[in-house]
Amino acid sequence: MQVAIIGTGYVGLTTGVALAYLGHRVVGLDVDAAKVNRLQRGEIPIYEPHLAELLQLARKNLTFTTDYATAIAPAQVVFIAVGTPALPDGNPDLTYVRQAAQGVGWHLGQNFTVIVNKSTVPIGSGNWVETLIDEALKTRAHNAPPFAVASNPEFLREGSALHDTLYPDRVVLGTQAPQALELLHTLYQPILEQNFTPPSFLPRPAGLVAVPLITADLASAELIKYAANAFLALKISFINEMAQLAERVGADVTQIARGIGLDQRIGSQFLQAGIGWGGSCFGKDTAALIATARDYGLGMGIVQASRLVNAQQRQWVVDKLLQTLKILKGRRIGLLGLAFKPHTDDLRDAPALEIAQQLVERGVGVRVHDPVALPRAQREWQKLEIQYYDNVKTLAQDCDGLVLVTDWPEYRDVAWEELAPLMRHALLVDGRNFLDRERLRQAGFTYLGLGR
Ligand SMILES: NC(=O)C1=CN([C@@H]2O[C@H](COP(=O)(O)OP(=O)(O)OC[C@H]3O[C@@H](n4cnc5c(N)ncnc54)[C@H](O)[C@@H]3O)[C@@H](O)[C@H]2O)C=CC1
Ligand SMILES: O=C(O)[C@H]1O[C@H](OP(=O)(O)OP(=O)(O)OC[C@H]2O[C@@H](n3ccc(=O)[nH]c3=O)[C@H](O)[C@@H]2O)[C@H](O)[C@@H](O)[C@@H]1O
Repeated sequence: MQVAIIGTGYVGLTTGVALAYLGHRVVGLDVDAAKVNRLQRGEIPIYEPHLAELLQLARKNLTFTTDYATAIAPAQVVFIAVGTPALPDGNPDLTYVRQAAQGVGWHLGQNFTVIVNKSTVPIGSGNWVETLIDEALKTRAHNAPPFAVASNPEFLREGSALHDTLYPDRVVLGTQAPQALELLHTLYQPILEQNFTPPSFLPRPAGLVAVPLITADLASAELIKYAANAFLALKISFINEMAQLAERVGADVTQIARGIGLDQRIGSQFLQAGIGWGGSCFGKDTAALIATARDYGLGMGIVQASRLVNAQQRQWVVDKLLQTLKILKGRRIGLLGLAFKPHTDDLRDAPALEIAQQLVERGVGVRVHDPVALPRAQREWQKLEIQYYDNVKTLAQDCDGLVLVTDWPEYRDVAWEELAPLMRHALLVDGRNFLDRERLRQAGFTYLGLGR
């Protein structure tokens, strides 16, 4: 099938590369000319495992452009995958979705096209997207072509984006137009039926034979996305609240997580207590859900509480440093990990930034390390007075403490025994309860977890 994807960010690029690998002809469309130039040269502008390799395999089916006419006119399916960042009042900024919808309306071809909203947008957005396309079509000279708008929320996680796209837990399609449903069913058939040959570097999970398809009305599909993110966010906040109590009563939250997670009704994922969630979506989407509910007179107390707990977790790390070192001014602290989670260089709402800002404000000399996100941090955090290190050992020299902020697997392999003697205070705050506590203690560290 002929597919256009508007927006070549984390979601658009991953979707485009995956669909091209599955045999569809895909055009990636973006207003960022520099990004499109790099993609045309086969370069990936973000760090996402296996994306470059899959792009190479899919290249014959994949082109990139900044030109709406080239991408939209021949497409049978058009995805809108542009950003929807949060506004100060919690509502998402829908400017880019509006621009994309208008661009679609001005350039639709004459055959039936389904426009699929993959951006995370408030409930009811499918309807105004349809109106915008209709209005743009009216400005054109010839007869308006037939089209339908559908919602297809995205559930991929950064760091495992391609895995999540090729092997999703479910596909959700929100539309009541049979022709749209038929086209999208054909588009997703290889994923739904799992009948494609997996790339060698992304093997199919054992036992996966088919992916469930959920068909829903537009509003339900849009709400499914927000409900999923809010639930995941509150699962993390729940275990973080337990961590706060566990610490006070002398219990270990990692044991609590295991003890409740093996109950299949609860499930063991998203129960890793620590400095809480960051990233471009949980904060933005919980705020948007609350803003939408406010319009309907609902308070969303549970979602509100999960945001409150999350904010406290970042502060907890700074409090621990203060309690142990007594004075923070003039200290030297090293942060291990800057990205909001491992296997990405994404710094949007990264807890590391807030922790670094707080420490700098208190007169701490802050040193930072990250396996992949350093160059991006140097570009994006220019105003912050911190020192960047590409070597953990050099960073630790003469430090008063280290904070593990991102649970990159390589931090498990650090030669901690060699680091402790180099530091002024061999103190480690494990913000993800991730490292081997006994090993750190044997290496001479004062190890502090969160809630254990
Ligand atoms: N990042 C993630 O892990 C996930 C994101 N989402 C949602 O997907 C949407 C996109 O998110 P990301 O991919 O992270 O955003 P992003 O910021 O990485 O990429 C958005 C892209 O859209 C382009 N763009 C903006 N306006 C445009 C226009 N009028 N025409 C063409 N291109 C335009 C930008 O230049 C940028 O390259 C958001 O609504 C987000 O909430 C959903 C699931 C996962
Ligand atoms: O809408 C989105 O953008 C996406 O948001 C999340 O994906 P993502 O933010 O990429 O990453 P997650 O793996 O969910 O992690 C989010 C944050 O929660 C933190 N986290 C995660 C799990 C956990 O147990 N504890 C915990 O603190 C991570 O460190 C990270 O900061 C969802 O998991 C995706 O399903 C969704 O598509």
